[in-house]
Amino acid sequence: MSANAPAVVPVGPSLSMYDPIYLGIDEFGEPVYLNLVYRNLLAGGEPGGGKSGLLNAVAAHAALSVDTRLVLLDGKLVELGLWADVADEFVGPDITHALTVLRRLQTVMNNRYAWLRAHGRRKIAPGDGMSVITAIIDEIAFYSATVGTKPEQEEFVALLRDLVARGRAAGIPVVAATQRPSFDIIPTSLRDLFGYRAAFRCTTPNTSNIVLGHGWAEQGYTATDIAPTNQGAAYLIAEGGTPRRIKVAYLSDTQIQAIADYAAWVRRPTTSSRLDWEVAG
Ligand SMILES: Nc1ncnc2c1ncn2[C@@H]1O[C@H](COP(=O)(O)OP(=O)(O)OP(=O)(O)O)[C@@H](O)[C@H]1O
Repeated sequence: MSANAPAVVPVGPSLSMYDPIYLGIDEFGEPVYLNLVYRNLLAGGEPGGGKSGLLNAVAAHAALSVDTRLVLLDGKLVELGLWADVADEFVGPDITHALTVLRRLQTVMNNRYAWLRAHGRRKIAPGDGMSVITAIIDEIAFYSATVGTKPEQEEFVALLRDLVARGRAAGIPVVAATQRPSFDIIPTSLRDLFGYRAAFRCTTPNTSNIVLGHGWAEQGYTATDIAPTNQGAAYLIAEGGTPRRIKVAYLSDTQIQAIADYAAWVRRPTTSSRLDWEVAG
């Protein structure tokens, strides 16, 4: 680069949220990928089973995808906290903040549907000039059943359900985890809106079924057979498919920090974007 070149670091091709997301391997050692953008992903299982590992794998891909904005809700602060600097919004244990952010997402979604309708289209596609907005929530029950008043929790559930139901075509996929896979937290009607579902170790066949879908345990696919020491192992089911045993590729804190730092650098405001802003302002 010459001394007079603009202060924009050329970077190699980055990822896109429209690319398959690498999750880990299956029981045959084959790589497992996920096409998340027009779907949603639900992860459920007992505490310590490795759900956050899965969420971090998706967050890493999203962080490295310059066509993607990240919205993170993390009641524990530490599960997704390392991505806070690359997220447009990072919500901690604050239901008021969570509701404000979900309402904004709903407005963006409604605007995108109005745009789609005006253009005679059914879903956002690459090249439309609209970022994918990846919303990641750890843990659903924290906002829907633990903090806040009953009306606030109900509004959270209603907003989440709307986002999961309508967000996909608008380029707003949702990834959500819960360590309480029960009918009150994940009613069937909500569960079925998630095109991908991952059951980490569960204590009963019933809780495994709540994540994967009714009847899978009876057919031999139950996350109760995952050993407690086999963290990161899960059954992953895709809409219309059969559960597949996977092991999530685990990112250590150091690796996440390195990826998040790189992603923050790639995403930093560049000279040209600063000028655009100055002209616009
Ligand atoms: N894919 C994996 N490979 C190896 N070890 C893993 C994997 N996933 C998780 N672990 C180990 O298990 C621990 C707990 O994992 P994690 O925090 O992801 O569980 P969790 O299901 O999100 O728990 P919680 O419900 O409490 O949030 C990690 O700190 C790590 O040591």
